[in-house]
Amino acid sequence: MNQLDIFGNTNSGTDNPIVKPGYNSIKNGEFYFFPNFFPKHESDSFFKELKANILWKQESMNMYGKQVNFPRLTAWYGDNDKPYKFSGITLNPNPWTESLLKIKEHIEPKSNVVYNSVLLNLYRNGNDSISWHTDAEPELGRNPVIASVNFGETRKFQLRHIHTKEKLEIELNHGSLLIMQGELQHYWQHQVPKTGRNINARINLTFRVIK
Ligand SMILES: O=C(O)CCC(=O)C(=O)O
Ligand SMILES: [Fe+2]
Repeated sequence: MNQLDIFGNTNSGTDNPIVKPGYNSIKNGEFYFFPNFFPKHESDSFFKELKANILWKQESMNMYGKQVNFPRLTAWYGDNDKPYKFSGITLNPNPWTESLLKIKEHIEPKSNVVYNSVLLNLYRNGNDSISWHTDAEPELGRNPVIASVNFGETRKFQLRHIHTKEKLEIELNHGSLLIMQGELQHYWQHQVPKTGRNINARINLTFRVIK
């Protein structure tokens, strides 16, 4: 279906090869997708706990001389010696919480990586979003492994190849885990588009290794 949402975004051209649970190899990248990684009762309690206790912040960026709010709330946690720069702002991490460490320890064996930081996004409703970008900041190094954990409302996660413009879409549901690796961040942008649907909040956590 080619459907325009109220912001004029279209799904047309979403050339959606089947995203199967487990390992997926695509042109210039690879990822693992586990739709039901956390059981429902655990996901429910993580969602509640994180929404209430994470130090959510409204960050903004300077665009053509004006401060513009990001269309979502964000928070940064991790080892204390790893500041992180993105979109012109520098984030100093808050110390790990018990829940974040629990999630981190749960996902690490799946990724074979020890993460030292996590960026959290709170999408309060369908009007919150993140637009096309890569997670290829210099401090992430070459071929970063990034683990994305999702609680709350299901949102569409779209990938777009920077050269061929091929698109791929993954529905990131409550309790799902997506591990992106290989060259993916160097060849594919991603976004979570706005939606006109009347939906609840979603929390996304991306665990990263800052060099
Ligand atoms: O919310 C998501 O699924 C993606 C978040 C993201 O791309 C980011 O924080 O860099
Ligand atoms: Fe990202």
